Amino acid sequence: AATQAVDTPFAVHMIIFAVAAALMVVATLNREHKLAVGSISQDLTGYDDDVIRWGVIATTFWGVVGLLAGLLIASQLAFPLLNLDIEYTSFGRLRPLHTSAVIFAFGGNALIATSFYVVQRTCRARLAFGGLARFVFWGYQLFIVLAATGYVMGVTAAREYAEPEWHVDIWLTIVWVAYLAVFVGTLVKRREPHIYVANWFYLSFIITVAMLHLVNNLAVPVSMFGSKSYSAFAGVQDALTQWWYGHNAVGFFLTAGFLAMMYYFVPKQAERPVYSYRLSIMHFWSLIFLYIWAGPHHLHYTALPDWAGTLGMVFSIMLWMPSWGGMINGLMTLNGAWDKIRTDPIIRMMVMALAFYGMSTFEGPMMSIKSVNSLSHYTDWTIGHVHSGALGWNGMITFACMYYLAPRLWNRERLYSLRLINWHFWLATIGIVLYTASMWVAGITQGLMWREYGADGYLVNSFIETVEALHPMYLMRATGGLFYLSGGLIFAFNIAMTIKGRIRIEKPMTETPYDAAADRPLLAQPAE
Ligand code: HEM
Ligand code: HEM
Ligand SMILES: [Cu+2]
Repeated sequence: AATQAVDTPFAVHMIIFAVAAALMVVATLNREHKLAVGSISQDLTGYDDDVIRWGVIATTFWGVVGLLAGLLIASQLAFPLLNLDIEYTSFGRLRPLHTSAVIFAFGGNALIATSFYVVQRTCRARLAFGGLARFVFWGYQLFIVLAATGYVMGVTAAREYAEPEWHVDIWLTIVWVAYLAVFVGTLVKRREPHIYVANWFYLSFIITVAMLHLVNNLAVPVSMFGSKSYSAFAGVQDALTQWWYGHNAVGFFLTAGFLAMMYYFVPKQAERPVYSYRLSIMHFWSLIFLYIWAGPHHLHYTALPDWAGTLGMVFSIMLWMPSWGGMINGLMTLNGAWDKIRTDPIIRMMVMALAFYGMSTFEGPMMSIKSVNSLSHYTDWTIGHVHSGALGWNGMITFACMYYLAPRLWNRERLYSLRLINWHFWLATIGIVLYTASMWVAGITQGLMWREYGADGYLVNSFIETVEALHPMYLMRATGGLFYLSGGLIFAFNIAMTIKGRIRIEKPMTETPYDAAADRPLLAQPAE
């Protein structure tokens, strides 16, 4: 295919495919050999955790890459000079690199790794189709590399969060079907009769993403040996398909999958059962039923029929209930263990994640109301909303789960350092506050300036004046990104040291004795 290619990016991609295939042959032969001579030792746990260990490393690695890309594009918006006047480093190409790196590479690897961990533990079964699970992991990394190199070379299907072209989409479809097979296969051979609710969320995430991916990417390639294709839909139908996809990518990739993480890891870390199992089931069915209808809220005030926008708005507002039901279920799991927020930095991170989940799912329904959206749409308010969900909810819960997994997967006594988690927590929190606060101000400034009319009936501000007004806010956002990235680097260091088996000598964070008397000095000490 590389020799027949009609464009260079397609040729590059086919060469990457060929190299990956060659590596896979070598790795497979190597593994067969090791299996034959018996030099591969079984996990002591009886579970198949290789892929999960790789997943933790991949999540950490892509997390740092994605945050770096975020900081870079944030800096480009503040200082356009940083585009360097080179096509490969321009904002337009690096933006999808950022969004895909954080959502699909960082978030996706976290979802795959945790789902394989959780499904084995809750089903008391070894992962089904071990070889296929390894294919899922490496195939998914290949997808990421193909997507990223494609963006930089200017290949795009021009669909947000689904920018890869048709040949990369087909590859992802194959990987995803394998993922479904491993997950469902493990469920089928479970030795535990009940299917724990986290698995329901994971399963809905895998199935719905498959459906979204297939429909949204229906396209006709211009040539079998070229990267360009045209969407099967046209006009407003195309737009609605895109946002049916985009919205439910948020709903099922960034929400349902991460809720699955919450339902397993929060109770585990808190050493408490889920607050209400009944609520978790109501939460599940109402969330998946409502989410799928809300996509049109991305297309208010466009060529979309008004009734469709109203439908999206109504379902968005209803969505507030299951969202907060889920948040409450997670938070209340700490009932009777609230002191852990003070003593356990992992719990503190989880609580922060849930708080931001609650905030972004309050803000979202509000923004879906047409009159609010007429101010917020197209502005940085949307960007602020995105990152309160992404940094606060997805980021924080992922970090917490990785901190939970690392010592267990590498059989370490504990993490390298709990105090560093505390540093990570505060750096990330300050980063989020700077990010979201600056974007609220930027977004509302923008929205108000755009709609300001003078007495003469003309717009008061030219577009460039609204851009100039945002410069201080863009600086603040980039500073927030720097904070968040610094936390991310500390996270990567902590995980790396844990894998190496190091333990930092430090004052303990857990087991802090609770000194009730110290909390009530006036009662404890007799008056003089
Ligand atoms: C260091 C931290 C981060 C920084 C500085 C950052 C910065 C940015 C910037 C500058 C944009 C483009 C905004 C625009 O076009 O006006 C953006 C978009 C985006 N980022 Fe981030 N980001 C960070 C982390 C993350 C994370 C962790 C996620 C997801 C888990 C994420 C998800 C997104 C998404 C989905 C968009 C597209 C938003 C839209 O189109 O409405 N970002 N980011
Ligand atoms: C009840 C839950 C939610 C509702 C109803 C909701 C609603 C909305 C609305 C109305 C917009 C603005 C559309 C526009 O004006 O263009 C939006 C944008 C967005 N939201 Fe949410 N949101 C919710 C939760 C979340 C969460 C938890 C996340 C992330 C983890 C998230 C990620 C995004 C992204 C990435 C966009 C930007 C899409 C784009 O234009 O590129 N949302 N959401
Ligand atoms: Cu949406």
